[in-house]
Amino acid sequence: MPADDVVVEVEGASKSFRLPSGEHLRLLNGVDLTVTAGDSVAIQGRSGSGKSTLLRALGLFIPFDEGRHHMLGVDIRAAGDRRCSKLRARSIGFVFQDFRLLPNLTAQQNVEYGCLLAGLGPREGARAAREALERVGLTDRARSRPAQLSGGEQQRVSIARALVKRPDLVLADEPTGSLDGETADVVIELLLASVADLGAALVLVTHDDAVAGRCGRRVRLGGGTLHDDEPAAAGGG
Ligand SMILES: Nc1ncnc2c1ncn2[C@@H]1O[C@H](COP(=O)(O)OP(=O)(O)OP(=O)(O)O)[C@@H](O)[C@H]1O
Repeated sequence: MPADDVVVEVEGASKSFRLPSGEHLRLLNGVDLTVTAGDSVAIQGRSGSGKSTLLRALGLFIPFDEGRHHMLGVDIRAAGDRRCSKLRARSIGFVFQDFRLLPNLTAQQNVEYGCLLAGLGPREGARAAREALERVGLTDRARSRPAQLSGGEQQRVSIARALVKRPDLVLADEPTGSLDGETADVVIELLLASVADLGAALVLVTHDDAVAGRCGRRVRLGGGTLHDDEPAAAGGG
């Protein structure tokens, strides 16, 4: 029986793709992952190991082929598309390496758009968006468009957009991948603190050991499965 605060539970999950050659690529093969409220989990692994694919499955964009997948008590593999879309819109926030802000909208409007997707009304959405921008320290840039903001500021807007609906799960794919080291530090601290304030769970993919080291747990995807990351031995060897 899972504990009440389990957000995601994946057991023995697999995912294959058919390549243009007709061959099957079994990318995920027996993935086990339990994430509870308040967890922050960094997923690392070689390029092509399937990290983004795993994140897309956790984000309910693609289904696992086999195994158990529950989110907030919902059996995802048995749930229909509508239920999954609703769960995604209400309960999952996304942060991407390339920010994915709408270029013609201001920072405030981009965050309001996050509210609209989650089903908040316009007034409630506008208020929630103002508060979310304040939490990421961008009240004074609310009327700026993405092109008028630095990379770090754009990522802070995208964090506000992801968190404005108070999701249970935040998924971040290389959230600092487009930022310089100092900006990356500020952004990852903000992301971790914002998710912790909400009591949500964070799963992030990163190539950056420093970013992974700030998360509560590090796992490595290799050979289709997740392994707990071994801390590097002092002095090497
Ligand atoms: N829909 C698809 N059809 C066929 N192959 C796919 C599909 N989606 C992903 N793949 C393949 O799966 C492999 C893993 O991709 P994925 O993006 O998950 O890896 P990754 O670990 O996130 O890599 P990186 O660190 O380079 O971003 C790649 O070889 C990719 O081409």
